[in-house]
Amino acid sequence: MASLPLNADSTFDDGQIQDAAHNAPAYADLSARETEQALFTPEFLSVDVGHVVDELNQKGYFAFPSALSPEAIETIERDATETKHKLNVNKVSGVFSERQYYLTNLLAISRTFYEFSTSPFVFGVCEGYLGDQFRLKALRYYETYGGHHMQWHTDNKTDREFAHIPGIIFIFYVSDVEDGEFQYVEGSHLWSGEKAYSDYTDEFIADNFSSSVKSFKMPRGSLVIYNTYGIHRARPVADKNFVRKSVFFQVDSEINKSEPIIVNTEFISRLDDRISTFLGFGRPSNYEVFPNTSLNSLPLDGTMMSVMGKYMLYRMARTAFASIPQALKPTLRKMIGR
Ligand SMILES: O=C(O)CCC(=O)C(=O)O
Ligand SMILES: [Fe+2]
Repeated sequence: MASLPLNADSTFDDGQIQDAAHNAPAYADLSARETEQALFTPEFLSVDVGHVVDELNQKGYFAFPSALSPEAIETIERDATETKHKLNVNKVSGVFSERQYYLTNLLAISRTFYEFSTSPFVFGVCEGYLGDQFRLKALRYYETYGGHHMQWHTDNKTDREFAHIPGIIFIFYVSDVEDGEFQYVEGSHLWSGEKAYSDYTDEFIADNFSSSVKSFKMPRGSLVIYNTYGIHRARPVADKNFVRKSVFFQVDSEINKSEPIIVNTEFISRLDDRISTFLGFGRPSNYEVFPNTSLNSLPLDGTMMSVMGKYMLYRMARTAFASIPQALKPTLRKMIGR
């Protein structure tokens, strides 16, 4: 089975995928195997972890179309968006950062995402690529809307600066991605570390590396894994109505630094050393959560105007009701059916 660098006109060879090497990760127990059968498509279940690691070493990325099952993607999307437009609800919710929506605490609300991120497949790839010790650094469900511009960059940095920390990132698509797709400069993980910065201009990439840029237009459920040293971006889309939904998580070999990881303890049915290190139990988690938002980064679009409008009407009606003489309230309540 090959990792598929998907340029605009690439087509998938199903036969190639079916012929995948049968070297799936070793399962600690049957339930882990059953969990993976629910998480992944049959084609993806036969992916060879050693092959993924080879691809990460050689090209800097591994990609597989439709890796997560439709049911797993549907559940994660539902978990991640339930509170999207609810303000002041006492539940885990996300933030808007201008032309993006982020829900960082996905491990607090999505058992399916917990199972994926701690699956034998994910741990097998992390161990094969990073060695014995690796830690989850950051994670997010995010939606990107048209008009957002992400410049070419690498992700081998701390929350503030460039750093030499080996790491990999998993991204899977929660919507079909025909535009605004992930792009990666093949092989750039081999030389970007020589430079002490992590951002690159569009001109630099266009002038020097246009033939090495791989574009990953793939359907919902597709997975990309990449070396954080590689130069990449999400291709910008101008159309304001465009939406791309994805999940991202970063794992690296520095186990004493991370964003704070908030997990629902209900999901942790087994707590061995590897899971404990991966989730950062008892370890410093001092990175600032990305992105940094405030009420001012919440766009006042049609949906938010409607949410705010209903809220204002409700509060004004309550205030008006409170000022009515007590004796009239029962009659009024009857009239409005409350
Ligand atoms: O969403 C993408 O395609 C890329 C995301 C990315 O590079 C990042 O969040 O650092
Ligand atoms: Fe990135």
